[in-house]
Amino acid sequence: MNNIYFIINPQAKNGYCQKVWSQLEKILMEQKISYMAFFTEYSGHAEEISQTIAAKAEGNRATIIAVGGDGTLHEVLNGAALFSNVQVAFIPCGSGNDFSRGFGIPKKPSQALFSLLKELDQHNPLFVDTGKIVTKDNKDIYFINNMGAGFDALISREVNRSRIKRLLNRFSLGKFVYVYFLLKNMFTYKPVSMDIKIDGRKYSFDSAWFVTVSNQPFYGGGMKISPDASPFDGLLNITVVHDLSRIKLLFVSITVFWGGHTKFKEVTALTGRSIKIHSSGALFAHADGEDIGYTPLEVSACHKALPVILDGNLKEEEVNMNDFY
Ligand SMILES: Nc1ncnc2c1ncn2[C@@H]1O[C@H](COP(=O)(O)OP(=O)(O)OP(=O)(O)O)[C@@H](O)[C@H]1O
Repeated sequence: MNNIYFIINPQAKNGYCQKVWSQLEKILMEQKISYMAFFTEYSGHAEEISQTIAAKAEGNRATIIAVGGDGTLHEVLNGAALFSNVQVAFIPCGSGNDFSRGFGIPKKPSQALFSLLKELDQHNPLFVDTGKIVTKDNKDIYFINNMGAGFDALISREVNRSRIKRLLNRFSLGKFVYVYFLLKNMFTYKPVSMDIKIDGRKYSFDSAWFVTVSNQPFYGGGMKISPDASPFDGLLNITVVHDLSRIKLLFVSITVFWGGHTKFKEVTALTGRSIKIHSSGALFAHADGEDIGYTPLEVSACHKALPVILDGNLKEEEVNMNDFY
């Protein structure tokens, strides 16, 4: 028995997701699909709902479909991460949607639903890697796209709290909100020294702007921060941006949209399975764009830990080819 549950964030992309759900409901009725739908009412609610569904399934197979942005999927993942009977899926209705870019999910929610229903019928889920963060207070947080600490986390924190995001979303320009906050903060942010231990080997940076740990290439609404990252290889891809003047940071930031930043000597790209991040002062940190507190943090790769309903024909090497999403 495979029970289907939708968890919908009606507020994603300024309420666009609520409208999308009305269209999806019609498709589900036409296709005579039986399901249950839950709407989130506050931040963190999707995680609670997902955990309750997973626990109540009592070992029976359950499919939890996140309908919203990357933040909703992040919460669904964190609620279900410890339940091996649960597979997850995603219908993108957020402002950034980096997960759907990196995993070849159709951009249009109705198409994503049709493709999902077909896959549910015809294929088994694909097992993808996730990342696990252990915070200073010993809390486990999972991510599917990426995590980061430093300047990028400050930006995602401000984006999450901003009204400008809502305004830009209204004109379908939501992804430019990151550019706005990058410009706003780049002249005042103070880079710090950072020690990063990767699989036992220590790397020190005197003046680091940020570190990002990626499971797939895209971040921040389509920037190709880690062009070589694959969610199937058991490795996490670490990008450290360091020793850059403010003006050069701006220049390098532009090149992130096509992955050109990796050619700069101030951008260090590494891979590993176990990563410890220490900084000279506590830095803001995010996971999948959601605030998670501060450094120090420990991060590890969980190889093929999460069953996800994806295009069964998706080739592992194709996940970062979705350039013109
Ligand atoms: N009913 C709600 N009211 C307010 N906030 C909510 C509600 N439900 C969920 N949230 C929070 O909204 C935040 C953003 O959600 P989500 O990421 O799904 O959408 P988005 O920001 O539009 O998309 P993206 O992350 O792709 O840019 C999350 O932190 C989530 O916890």
